[in-house]
Amino acid sequence: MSRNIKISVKNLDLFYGDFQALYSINIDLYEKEVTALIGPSGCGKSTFLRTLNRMNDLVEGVKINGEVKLDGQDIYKNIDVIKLRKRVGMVFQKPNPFPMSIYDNIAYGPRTHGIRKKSILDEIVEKSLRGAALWDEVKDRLKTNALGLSGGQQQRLCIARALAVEPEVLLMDEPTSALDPIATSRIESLIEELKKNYTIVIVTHSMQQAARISDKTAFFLMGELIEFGETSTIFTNPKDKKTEDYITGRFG
Ligand SMILES: Nc1ncnc2c1ncn2[C@@H]1O[C@H](COP(=O)(O)OP(=O)(O)OP(=O)(O)O)[C@@H](O)[C@H]1O
Repeated sequence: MSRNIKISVKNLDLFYGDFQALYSINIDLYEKEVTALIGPSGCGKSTFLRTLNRMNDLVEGVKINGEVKLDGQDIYKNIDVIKLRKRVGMVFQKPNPFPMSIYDNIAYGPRTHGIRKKSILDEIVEKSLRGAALWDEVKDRLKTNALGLSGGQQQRLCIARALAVEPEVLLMDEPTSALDPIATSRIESLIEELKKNYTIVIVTHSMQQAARISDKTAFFLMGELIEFGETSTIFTNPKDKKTEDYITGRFG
């Protein structure tokens, strides 16, 4: 099936001060697909992920050249970063619920965007928790502190929190690396489900995970995008020797 390009990246360089972390990255990310970013530690996966909703802007001394377009609009030019982050949500490696109730965690974003009416917030909370496959487990304890949830539940809560502001793209930075295999498998099924409605970009250290859940895979090495394509091709018939060495476990 041919899909639309959701995010288009052209000649993207990123510098932390004098250190260049990304070299001329060119990649198109397609709507309602899961794109996995793989590569050895320090190759720039997280850095690249964070360029997609301008999270690197928060780091001092960062310089970016090139272009990142979301639905054709350059996100580094004349754009409201708050609105951008509403459209491009993020889930981090370590679940990071706010120290408040489950309900308030989810309602936080919508409230920030001006929604005050309780009936609407109730609806958003339920819809988001259902979307993150957590509703049934927490519906009777919405007013209890989110920090009392298990790690896997906390991560689904963070996904629900991201969904609550109705994003179009979800960025996930190793979302299962702090979770046990059962919780990991639940998040993976959830990602399968979420891609029906969202464009997903996920950093993962697990090649098995990339192979299981992604449509496309991008292999990074020392700040360069070495190869990008259909996940099945990358894992069975990579074009570049370096990709082959990595996926067969010869380095990294
Ligand atoms: N805030 C920062 N300031 C300076 N250098 C940084 C910063 N963040 C990352 N780097 C450097 O940029 C390079 C890429 O880091 P990044 O975290 O993007 O890699 P990664 O592939 O996600 O690694 P990992 O898999 O270990 O998380 C590394 O050399 C790292 O040390």
